[in-house]
Amino acid sequence: MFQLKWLWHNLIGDRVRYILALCLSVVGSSLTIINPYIGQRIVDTFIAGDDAMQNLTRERSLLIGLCLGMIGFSLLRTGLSYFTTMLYERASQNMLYRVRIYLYNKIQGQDMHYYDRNRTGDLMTKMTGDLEMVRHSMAWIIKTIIESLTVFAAAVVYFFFIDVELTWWLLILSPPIFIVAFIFARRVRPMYIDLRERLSQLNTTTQENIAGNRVVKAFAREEFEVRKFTEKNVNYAKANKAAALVWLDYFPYLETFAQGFNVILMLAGGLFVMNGRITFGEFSAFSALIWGLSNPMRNIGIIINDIQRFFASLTKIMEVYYAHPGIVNAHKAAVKRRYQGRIRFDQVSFKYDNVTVLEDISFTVEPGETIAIMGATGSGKTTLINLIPRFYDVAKGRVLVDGTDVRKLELDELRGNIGVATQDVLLFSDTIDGNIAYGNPDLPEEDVTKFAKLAAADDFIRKMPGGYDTIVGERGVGLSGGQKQRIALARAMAVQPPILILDDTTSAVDLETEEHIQKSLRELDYACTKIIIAQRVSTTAQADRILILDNGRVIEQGTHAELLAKRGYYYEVFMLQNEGIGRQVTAHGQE
Ligand SMILES: Nc1ncnc2c1ncn2[C@@H]1O[C@H](COP(=O)(O)OP(=O)(O)OP(=O)(O)O)[C@@H](O)[C@H]1O
Repeated sequence: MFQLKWLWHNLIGDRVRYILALCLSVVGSSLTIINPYIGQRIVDTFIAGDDAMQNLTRERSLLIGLCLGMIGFSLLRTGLSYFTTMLYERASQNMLYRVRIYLYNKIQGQDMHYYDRNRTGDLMTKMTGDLEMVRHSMAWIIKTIIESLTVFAAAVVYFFFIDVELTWWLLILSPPIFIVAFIFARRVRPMYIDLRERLSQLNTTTQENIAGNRVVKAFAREEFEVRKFTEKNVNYAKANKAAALVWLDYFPYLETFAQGFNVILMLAGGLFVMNGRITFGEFSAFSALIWGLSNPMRNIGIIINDIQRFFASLTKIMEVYYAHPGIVNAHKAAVKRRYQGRIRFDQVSFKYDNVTVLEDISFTVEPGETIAIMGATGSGKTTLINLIPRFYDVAKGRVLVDGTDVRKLELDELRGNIGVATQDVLLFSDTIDGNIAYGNPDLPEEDVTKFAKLAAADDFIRKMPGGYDTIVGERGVGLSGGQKQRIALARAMAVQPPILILDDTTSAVDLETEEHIQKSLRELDYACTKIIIAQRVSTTAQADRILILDNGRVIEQGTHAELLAKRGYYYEVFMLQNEGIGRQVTAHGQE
């Protein structure tokens, strides 16, 4: 089976340990027949046999030896069990550790399409609950199965040695038990797949709620969120109960069959003792070992439940394990070249699934030039800039950097040449210093300060209690929108890339601060091509060229003066922002 092959593959490095654990499980479980055997000897020789009384006096040393043997084997089994459990734990923990790192790298290496399709809560479930379920199965469920089967087999073999007919009478119960267990397994499997899905929904809801707690509070939607969560929680609990209740449908049959072992032993075994076919000692051995037949039958439901969970989790993990990103870093560039920064879009079209978002875009940016992109919301500005670092691949046409199609460049080299400040600013829970130096960890402290100054962030950082060592909360909690934008800008500039992409990075800062930032960008002390998405004419005015996007197409292109002269979209925006185009606001606040 493919899943088992996968497990075997990932046990590499611990295979010997795991196989040893399996072997010791078999040995340890086989030893369970020793004590019943010793018990049988004691009963037949010293308690119920014809010469029992004489033997008690004559063979005292044998009795002591047998008793000590019993104690010795019990200790041996306990010691073996301890050692075996350690081996299972170590092998499964090591495997978990390796697979977790592999999956983490795999998730890191996925392209944007993957993140568009996969929910964070679901990925978190895979990285935590599902992995732990698989580990638990390797360390516990497989162990339980092996031990149950071995005890069952050892008991049956031992019983056959004592009396074949009585053993067959007992085994008559096994086929119906297996049939019931098989029907149960088939019924419960889809329920566990569904259960796993509901757990993922519950985690997704929790994660979204925590991440978006400020929005929830701002809209006073706590009750709604609690209801939403309760609904998912109820769904999960219902699915859990439903799966557990299915077991109850089958449990009476299995328990009855399991009890049947004792009844048959009492009836047939008792009869056989009375007619002298088996001895008291042999009967006591049957009694002492009958649990070896009935317990696996009793546990079969729990084992099947756990196996179904195990396969449901394993399948989810394997989805991540075998997910192949469309955009890959084929081989890491040994020497990372510094690009000149020439960018060309050559008849580029782009689609999200089947929806065309960019169409026939062509323009060129020369090294060192600044190009501004403006357009209505949803016109495709962010999508356009996402094609340069190859966050997505074009549907048609080519994006070229320094004359080479980005699909032919080494991804790590390409991205290493681009500094991006995204529209949705995300800062890590780290110091401000650590956040600014994120893309360039070797950045000297004075340079961190230099870039913070260029991004007009130095003043407010110094006023913070810990200055540059202030820890900002998750996603930059504790900073204003404009402050976060300025740190993100400093972080992008600090890479000193030949291509700098700024997606609406100054939208939340005041005009005076923005003027300072514009000046800094113009005076950067390294050669740099800048692509700036902006809505303010004050930002775009100084650009070498401005592109106006509308519905995924470039509808205007030129300098500030050229576009004003055209009297199109740009002119209208300019008038709106500068003149108010003569709109009158009445005393009631209406136009
Ligand atoms: N990951 C995605 N999957 C599917 N559609 C998307 C995705 N991202 C954006 N879109 C769609 O693509 C279109 C362009 O989005 P884009 O973010 O590029 O616009 P934008 O001009 O940057 O907008 P804004 O100024 O509001 O940031 C929009 O219609 C949007 O709904």
